Amino acid sequence: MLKSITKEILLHSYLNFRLLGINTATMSLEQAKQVAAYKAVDEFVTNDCVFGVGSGSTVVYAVQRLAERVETDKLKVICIPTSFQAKQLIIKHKLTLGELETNPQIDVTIDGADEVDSNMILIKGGGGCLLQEKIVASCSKKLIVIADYTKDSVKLGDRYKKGIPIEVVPMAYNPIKNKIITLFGGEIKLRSAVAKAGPVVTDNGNFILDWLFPNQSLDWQKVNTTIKMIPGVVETGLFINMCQKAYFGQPEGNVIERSASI
Ligand SMILES: O=C[C@H](O)[C@H](O)[C@H](O)COP(=O)(O)O
Repeated sequence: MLKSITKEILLHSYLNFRLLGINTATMSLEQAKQVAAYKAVDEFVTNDCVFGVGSGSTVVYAVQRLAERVETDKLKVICIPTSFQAKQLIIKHKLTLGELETNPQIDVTIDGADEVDSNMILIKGGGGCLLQEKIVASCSKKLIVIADYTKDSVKLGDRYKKGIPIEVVPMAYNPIKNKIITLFGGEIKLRSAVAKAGPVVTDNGNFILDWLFPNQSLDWQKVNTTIKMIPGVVETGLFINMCQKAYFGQPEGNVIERSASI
């Protein structure tokens, strides 16, 4: 019985891939991102909606799918970006660009994540875009995460080993670093740029600290509030009680869904 259900799921996934033009023989991480992104867009984007566009490599597929749907289904969608990258994607695909000033309420935001734990707590900001992402998510009726299977964790830190990104005002990075270590322990790295000497500078002109937290059983709500109270901290990459649903693309091509119990 179980065998035939599994077989049916695989066949269904295979047929979906063929329809999406995905080669099932070479399912890669990128394709796992793509199936999750396409599914989320197909389920959540409707005509006349205000849509929050997340940041990162998985979101590229969501915008691709959105552009296809806008074209074929003649959908009217206003897109609110969460970063410079997201804005460029919206422009590239000739979608309608909006802003929070004129569209303060967003129907649904689809965004990536660096890790999602079993309580739907997210680590975000691996690409340095956490501040605008959190603002846009906070203005959204729904935040939907799209990710490949490597982001699906039980506890934060199970799979994402780079720590929790924290966006800080540049002049305060060193005292903030010391304060977090005194409060909670662990190790903190000022994120360095790759094609530039010195630190990463965010879309908002700030620095990013990556906090390698000392244990996985911390009270994340408390940690988030405490860190946010340190002067000079702009935002943390901990997204708590914000995400309603996550889609994880699998190596076999199916998509596993997880919903929040809130
Ligand atoms: O700062 C970047 C964002 O939080 C991304 O959404 C997150 O890093 C996931 O990105 P990707 O889809 O590239 O793994």
